Amino acid sequence: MTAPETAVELSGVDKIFNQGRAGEVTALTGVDLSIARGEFVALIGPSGCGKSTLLRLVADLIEPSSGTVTVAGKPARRARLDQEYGIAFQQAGLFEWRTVLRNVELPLELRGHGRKERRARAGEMLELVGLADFARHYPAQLSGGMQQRVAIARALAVHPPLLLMDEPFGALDEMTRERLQDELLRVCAATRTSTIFVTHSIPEAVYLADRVVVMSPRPGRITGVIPIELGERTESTRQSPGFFTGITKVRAALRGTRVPEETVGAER
Ligand SMILES: Nc1ncnc2c1ncn2[C@@H]1O[C@H](COP(=O)(O)OP(=O)(O)OP(=O)(O)O)[C@@H](O)[C@H]1O
Repeated sequence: MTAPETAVELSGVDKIFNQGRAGEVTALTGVDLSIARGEFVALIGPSGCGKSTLLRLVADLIEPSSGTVTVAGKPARRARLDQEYGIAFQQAGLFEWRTVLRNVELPLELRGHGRKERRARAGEMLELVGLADFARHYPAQLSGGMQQRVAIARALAVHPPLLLMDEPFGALDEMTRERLQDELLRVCAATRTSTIFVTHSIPEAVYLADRVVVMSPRPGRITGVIPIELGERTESTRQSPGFFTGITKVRAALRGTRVPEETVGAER
């Protein structure tokens, strides 16, 4: 069976917390978003605009109040049961008493994979994020950036078609963050993973994404979608005119200024 070309589809999605009760909050309203297989989408917007809520809906950690969420062509619930996605959040969330290798093995263990296969797959993932030499270490022996890489390796260990990331690099210094951005892009390209990546950083969104989805709060909704066509990211990408144009456009969209239609990076 071939995998569906659409990785994620949100259609007419509203999310109201505490509906009909005190403290009712409309976290999301009228959200339509379609993400293609292998596409990298960054979600950006001010605090409280519903970015995490959107991610949690896709992960089926919460249910929409109305509308539908489809992942890999199936209802979000089915996709969760089939482990169609991996999750990495700001806190790496590693188990301190397990070695790095055994942390990465965990989702495979939960899926019932045999020991030999788990070892091989986890080793391969650690290789991918450049941590093969740290397999026997414990999380406390690693830096914050290394722990994040372990979390990414763990999220990718089941070879999920979709990766959900909520500010995974938020707590890291700028240099580590830029290195991990490159590693993430390399890993996603190598594994053809689709990604939804929540960030507060405009340059990070522009550098990583094929499309930047801009959201605004009260009620949370999508107010702009900016395609980024910077081609393969290299050393010079962060200094390129297209990169700065992208940043300007995302900033304008966040401020609610109208964004010209043409694609970022296409002008030269
Ligand atoms: N479990 C919940 N119960 C009630 N309200 C909630 C719940 N989760 C989120 N909200 C509300 O929904 C809105 C969107 O929250 P969400 O965490 O999705 O925003 P966000 O864009 O991710 O914010 P941040 O950038 O600060 O992480 C906020 O007003 C928040 O208070």
